[in-house]
Amino acid sequence: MLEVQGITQRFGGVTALEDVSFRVSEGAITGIIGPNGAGKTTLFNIVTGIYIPTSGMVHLQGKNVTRFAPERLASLGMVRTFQNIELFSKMTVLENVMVGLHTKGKSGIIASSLRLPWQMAEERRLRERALHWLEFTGISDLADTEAGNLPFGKGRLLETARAMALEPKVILMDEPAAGLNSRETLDLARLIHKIRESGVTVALVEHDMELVMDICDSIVVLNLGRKLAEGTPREIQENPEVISAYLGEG
Ligand SMILES: Nc1ncnc2c1ncn2[C@@H]1O[C@H](COP(=O)(O)OP(=O)(O)OP(=O)(O)O)[C@@H](O)[C@H]1O
Repeated sequence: MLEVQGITQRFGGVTALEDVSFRVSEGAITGIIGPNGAGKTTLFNIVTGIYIPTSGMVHLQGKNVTRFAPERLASLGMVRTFQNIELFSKMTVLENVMVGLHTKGKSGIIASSLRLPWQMAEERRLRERALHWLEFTGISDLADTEAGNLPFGKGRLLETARAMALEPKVILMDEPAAGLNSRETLDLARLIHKIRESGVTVALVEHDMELVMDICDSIVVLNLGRKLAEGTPREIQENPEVISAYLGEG
């Protein structure tokens, strides 16, 4: 589904990634882990079109998407969530999801404010779609709350709802558990399973090792810009090189 081949990324004299290759299989949950500075964020930014790599390629469903911008990747079915949640704080929870849907609908947000009958019908349709994704992520009771007033954990669910509303084939999540308490992390694990069950492939960069080991089918370990290991959670946990990379960290 998603294939990363021989990615190298240099920033001036710093080599953030060196010849990294791996695949994200369709229908799987893939985790990307590694000690601080391993290159996870850089890799994520390359895959999601924020950086163009120094060399190497990214293929999405067989198509070379290496130089594609994030919007173009989204239209091909690849969406992402951010480590620092990016919401419209003055809009309601429902409106935050609807804004994303407007780009998919017939009328733009300005045209729809004219409130012609067909536009109102479309508005209703978008509202229903948006509500569906709030229900999916378990925050429909907060539909009318201003996004800026949401507790952090709910904000993360809203961001996930907004990404899912684009009906992606693959969702990339940047440290989804960062800042969540243990209860919220459990809910997140359930939600990620639910996303996968709905037929969407999931890839995530994550520091929470318990979560990664619990939910991932496959794990890619980066260390000092190189791929150190790739395998099932069990294989990774038993890999001596992985153990020493993590022990060496502190
Ligand atoms: N824009 C940049 N300019 C220069 N160096 C960078 C840039 N971005 C990342 N680096 C360097 O690349 C290396 C990998 O950084 P990256 O942020 O990708 O690691 P990470 O695994 O995401 O780390 P963390 O877990 O701490 O977020 C580091 O040595 C970092 O200093």
